[in-house]
Amino acid sequence: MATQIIETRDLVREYKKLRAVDHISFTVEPGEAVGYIGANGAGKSTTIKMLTGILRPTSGLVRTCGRDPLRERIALAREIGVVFGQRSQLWWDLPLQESFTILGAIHRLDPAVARVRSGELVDLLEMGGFLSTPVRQLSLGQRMRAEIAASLIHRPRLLILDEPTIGLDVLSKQRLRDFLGAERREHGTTLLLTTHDMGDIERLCDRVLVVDHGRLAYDGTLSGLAKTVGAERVMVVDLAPQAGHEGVAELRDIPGAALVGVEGEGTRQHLAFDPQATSAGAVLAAVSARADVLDLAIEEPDIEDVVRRIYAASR
Ligand SMILES: Nc1ncnc2c1ncn2[C@@H]1O[C@H](COP(=O)(O)OP(=O)(O)OP(=O)(O)O)[C@@H](O)[C@H]1O
Repeated sequence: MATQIIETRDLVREYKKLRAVDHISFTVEPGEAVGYIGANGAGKSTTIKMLTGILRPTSGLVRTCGRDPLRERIALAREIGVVFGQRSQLWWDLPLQESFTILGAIHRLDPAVARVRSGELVDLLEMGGFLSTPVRQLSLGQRMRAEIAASLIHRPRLLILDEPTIGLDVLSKQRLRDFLGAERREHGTTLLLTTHDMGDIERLCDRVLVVDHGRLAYDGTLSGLAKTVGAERVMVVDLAPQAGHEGVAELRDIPGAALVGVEGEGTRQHLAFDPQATSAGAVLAAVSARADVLDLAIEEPDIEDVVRRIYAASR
């Protein structure tokens, strides 16, 4: 239907003998925020390139904003914004502000309208301090904000982001996620993003698509995904050596937790547990009864691991 922002049906792309995208079918409705995830080489970039008209599908159907991305690439460019972490859309040697002005002209925006919009983005993304800095001198975090602003100048209906928070510090990540969430709420912008960071998905997306070896392995909510694979957390505990011993005995029989790693004669141990079945508090209590806990950290499920499990389950 024309109201869908993205539609793919039996989409296939082959590179010589390799089928990088293998009969992928999904739709995205206006205003949705969708995480498109999968291990390295799963086929994410290839899909995005077909959605944006950079690559020709081998077979199948793809529609973005109701358009054929290859045939209507220019018209489509006015309706979508795309941020590829590795590739810049800014003019490297010019002060940042000039990139915004040029992009406004490329999108044939009225100069006054473009000025208002770029001013708004400069405020929201706190870019005032480096507008006159040449792009190549910007820090990674500054440049990522600038790339996102550049992709939103023309108020696209769909924003496609490839690894938007990669390499950013915690605070920059949080700011960017807040901004993208607000952009979606206030303007109804549809988001499609690839990421290896579970936090991006948790904070931004209400739906996740998992691709593995070119096939769609899961389409649903993040909590559903974690349930499907029983995603584990890992508690890492640092323990005081026991009196009269070099180290600490291995914690092999903690209820609801499995010992998955031991370092330094047992002074650091890794315990995996399913948060649906056991609480972190219960695991800690059982560990504390056995040893003196000096420090602890809880590791979130690793997206690559979740994806590997999904694939194993789908075979
Ligand atoms: N131009 C190309 N020629 C040949 N093979 C390619 C080409 N581009 C990608 N591939 C292969 O297609 C498969 C899918 O690649 P793709 O870049 O879509 O994966 P991805 O999920 O985006 O991975 P990453 O997270 O590493 O970016 C991989 O096996 C890759 O090696």
